[in-house]
Amino acid sequence: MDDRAYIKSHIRTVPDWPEPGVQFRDITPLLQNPKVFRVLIDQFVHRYFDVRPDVIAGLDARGFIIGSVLAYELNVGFVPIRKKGKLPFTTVEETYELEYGSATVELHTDAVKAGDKVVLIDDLIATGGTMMAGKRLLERLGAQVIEGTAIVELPELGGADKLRAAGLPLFTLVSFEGH
Ligand SMILES: O=P(O)(O)OC[C@H]1O[C@H](OP(=O)(O)OP(=O)(O)O)[C@H](O)[C@@H]1O
Ligand SMILES: Nc1ncnc2[nH]cnc12
Repeated sequence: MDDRAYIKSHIRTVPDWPEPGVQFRDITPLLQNPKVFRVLIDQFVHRYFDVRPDVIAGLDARGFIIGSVLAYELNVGFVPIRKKGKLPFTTVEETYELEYGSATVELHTDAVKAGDKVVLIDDLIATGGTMMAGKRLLERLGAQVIEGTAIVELPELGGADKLRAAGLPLFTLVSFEGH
């Protein structure tokens, strides 16, 4: 089995969660297994080692788990983009629609400097709303989002295409048909 198939085989699908019709792609079995977790992180490290981003920005909450490890391995800083109301310092914020509900995310105004090259990371791209909001926040502070990355993309929800059409290069490892 190649690395991507190995990673995919450790993502669990939970039907009708958190609401009927949603096929929830659960990465916890992947994180739980140290061997596959290492294979996963190595994929991102190999992708970004020579790119030398200035910052890794992770999306709340599952983007933090992989984003902080990636930043550590690349020896660059990690900045969290958090759900509204969690960051203590001055912030910029963006509101967006999700596959289930809507949300507002925030970023500290001193999280990046103008001109910083940022890789934006999350576990999964569904409608693309979360990653688009993250991109907008970083760009409002003058940073350049050089690539968005995630373990999973769900092509039928159109988010990955929407992000690419908005000019954001994407790197994902696994794709699932259906919602
Ligand atoms: O492409 P989108 O349609 O925006 O959906 C993807 C987002 O949805 C999930 O997070 P969720 O908001 O459920 O929060 P969590 O990480 O805190 O569980 C997932 O981890 C992504 O962040
Ligand atoms: N189907 C899905 N599985 C896991 N996380 C998600 N976030 C949005 N849609 C999702």
